[in-house]
Amino acid sequence: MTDPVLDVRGISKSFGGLKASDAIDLDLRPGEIHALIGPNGAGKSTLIAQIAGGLAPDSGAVHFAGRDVTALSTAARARLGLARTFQISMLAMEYTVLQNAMLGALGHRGGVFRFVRSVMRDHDLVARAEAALEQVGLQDFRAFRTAELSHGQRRQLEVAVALTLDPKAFVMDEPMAGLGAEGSQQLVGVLDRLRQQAPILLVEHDMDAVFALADRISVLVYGRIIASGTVEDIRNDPEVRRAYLGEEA
Ligand SMILES: Nc1ncnc2c1ncn2[C@@H]1O[C@H](COP(=O)(O)OP(=O)(O)OP(=O)(O)O)[C@@H](O)[C@H]1O
Repeated sequence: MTDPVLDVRGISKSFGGLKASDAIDLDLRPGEIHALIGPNGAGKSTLIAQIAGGLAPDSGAVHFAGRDVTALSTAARARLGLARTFQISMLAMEYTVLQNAMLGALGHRGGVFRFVRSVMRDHDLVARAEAALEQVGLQDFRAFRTAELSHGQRRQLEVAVALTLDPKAFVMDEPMAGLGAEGSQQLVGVLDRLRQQAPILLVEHDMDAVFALADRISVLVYGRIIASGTVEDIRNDPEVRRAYLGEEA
């Protein structure tokens, strides 16, 4: 089997007496979408924060792209190619779609907007940004102000911004949240194609999207992974049905 791009081993994290992560093992392999689901308060955000670097685990390790990154900052992990999207929108609403993608290609966040004019003359950046827009289906919107985009298109643009940095893996935090049926459907299409470029760890409550996209699903309940498997495995797992899908076993 191919080596995982992201490998979480024995991660534990307590807040006082509460075990928010309880010896969690999780990995992400090339080409896949691995969905992480679980009820509110299960510990998804806590786990993602430890993967992205915002929170240090009490024990356990995170390996990314062949390195132990447990002690590295969020920025250092991002530079290694770990792209985290959707928690906070990074888009500049008054700039065009293309300008936002180009700012992503610059590899900077914030504080660079005054350079936009000179950046616009950089052909390599333009090409990179345009390729990313094409990948998410926004090529015809390049000259639109970002504020004019629908909610769903802004999510697609956030993916494009992340793509300009050539990520090795995505960690996505509820990308479908707040989208209507059409927006969700479009984003599902984008993510479906994206997995070939970089695998995605997808935290998502929208089960239609999860079932449509996931190669594997892991179910987190009270800080523990109670089941991990294919869509079919998870749908038919009695413990999952009881603990998460809200059905009688
Ligand atoms: N900084 C903190 N201090 C104390 N308790 C915390 C802290 N962060 C999270 N918790 C607790 O840890 C548990 C897991 O929370 P977490 O936010 O990771 O769950 P979640 O699965 O992301 O939930 P949701 O789906 O609602 O976002 C909860 O009981 C939460 O109250």
